[in-house]
Amino acid sequence: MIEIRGLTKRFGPRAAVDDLTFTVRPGRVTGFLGPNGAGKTTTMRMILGLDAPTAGTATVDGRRYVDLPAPMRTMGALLDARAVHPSRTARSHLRCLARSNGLPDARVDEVLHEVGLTDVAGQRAGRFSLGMSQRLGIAAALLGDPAVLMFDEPVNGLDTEGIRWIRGLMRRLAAEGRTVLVSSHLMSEMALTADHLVVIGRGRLLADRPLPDVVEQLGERTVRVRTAAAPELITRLSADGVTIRSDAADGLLVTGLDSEEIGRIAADAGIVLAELTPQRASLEDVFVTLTSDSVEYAGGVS
Ligand SMILES: Nc1ncnc2c1ncn2[C@@H]1O[C@H](COP(=O)(O)OP(=O)(O)OP(=O)(O)O)[C@@H](O)[C@H]1O
Repeated sequence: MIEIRGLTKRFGPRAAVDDLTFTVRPGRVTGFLGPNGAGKTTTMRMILGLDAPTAGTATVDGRRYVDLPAPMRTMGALLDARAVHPSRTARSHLRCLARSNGLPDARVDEVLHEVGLTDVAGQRAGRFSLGMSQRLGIAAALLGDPAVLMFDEPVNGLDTEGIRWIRGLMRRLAAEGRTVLVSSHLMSEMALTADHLVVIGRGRLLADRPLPDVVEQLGERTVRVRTAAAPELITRLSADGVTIRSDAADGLLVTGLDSEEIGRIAADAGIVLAELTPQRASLEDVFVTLTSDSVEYAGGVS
């Protein structure tokens, strides 16, 4: 379990992470989402003790990472896949890590196999593609067989097969009962991988809830209605908190009333409806709505 309490990091006058509080629980994939510059990497660096918080705490299984007696056995992390000595082979890189953490050499071949790098284990890491480097970074994170795992944008640089593999790995690690925190700036990616979402913008917490609830509770609920008596229906539906727009195909998009209420109002007025369809906001729509005030640079969200 990872517990973040009032975590704050200032760089000069600016808060990169601003009073964040959330808990990452075992047995599920928690997506850590935010636009570029939202503070995800800074938060993860503080969890690992690489940056000191200005205020607040980040603990892993109740202790600060730096106070863990066997850190790699408790928590594995992938932050910067390129942070490997370029002239070391993949195997020697992992062996060094294993030895300095009191882990058996046999684990090295196991994790190389697990991430699909066995055939290139003798090659220099400096020659690896970004995708191969990501796999090596993940192998390092898995080395101590930790119950807590944290990955910063792990699908960056991976091809379609690699992305699918990462998704499967995250799901499996969570199914084994581990705590999995994975960051991304892509809602579409998280929609396929995460069970739970922690969304931040400009360092602040915007949402912390199960993935389906994010759409259910935050998605603007719109109902599409078509009728030959549109002007009359608009008059009947108009009320405080109700918005009605026309769409390109002769329909009306109504927010603020659910389909049952609209159907009842239309029936009471004797208005025949040709269509009455609840519209689901996509996860991407919800993400844009959530973070629209907190995007650091306009156009920076992809
Ligand atoms: N060492 C530093 N010195 C000054 N500012 C920093 C430093 N590290 C991060 N920042 C700033 O803190 C903010 C948050 O950055 P961070 O890298 O944590 O965001 P992020 O959500 O991980 O974004 P990205 O997806 O682009 O990596 C940004 O405005 C960034 O410029």
